[in-house]
Amino acid sequence: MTIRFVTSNEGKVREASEYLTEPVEQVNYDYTEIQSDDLGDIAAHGAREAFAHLGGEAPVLVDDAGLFCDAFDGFPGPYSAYVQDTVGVGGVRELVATADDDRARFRTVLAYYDGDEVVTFDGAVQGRIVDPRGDGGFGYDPIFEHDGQTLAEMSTAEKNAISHRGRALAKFADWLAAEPAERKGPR
Ligand SMILES: O=c1nc[nH]c2c1ncn2[C@H]1C[C@H](O)[C@@H](COP(=O)(O)OP(=O)(O)OP(=O)(O)O)O1
Repeated sequence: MTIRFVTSNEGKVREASEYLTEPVEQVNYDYTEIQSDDLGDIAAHGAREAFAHLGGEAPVLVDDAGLFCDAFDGFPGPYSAYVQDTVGVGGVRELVATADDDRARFRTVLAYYDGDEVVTFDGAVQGRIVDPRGDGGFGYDPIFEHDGQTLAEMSTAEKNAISHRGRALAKFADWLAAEPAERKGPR
């Protein structure tokens, strides 16, 4: 069955479409992002609300992601979209350059809901905040370096192989492939 990926972010859809065998359709619906430190809570709440609002039978998928900088105890974390829109990716790079710790981690939680129960899948990748390099990807990809390459210097497949979203998609794909009776959540 087609999975309705509820997001305004085409980059997320590109990565999910490349990973999953099921067809993925992008649906633009601005679900409420609840205020929480927990990406899983935000994504699960969004998936329930989107499914109820959109109607129909097809399952929905919501992805809530964030960049967590060690120097600032995880900032911007769940507020990464707001921070990208305000201080910008360059602003985050400058901010981290003022600290003596450039380590960061990208995290994402996928929430899948088919009207039965919400199931969540998380993924994380470790990296460093660097001066921007590369034209691929989206968002913070140019300033997030993993193993010597920024995420923006990688192809979609290369990014999926190591990224937060790729790891979450791998868990999700395994779960989807399992017999429904064996499915259990959350992950
Ligand atoms: O793989 C990624 N590589 C680089 N940057 C990324 C990635 N994944 C999310 N991002 C950015 C986009 C946004 O600034 C924030 C997450 O915000 P987040 O609310 O999850 O996404 P969003 O507002 O772009 O789209 P939507 O909520 O419609 O799915 O981190």
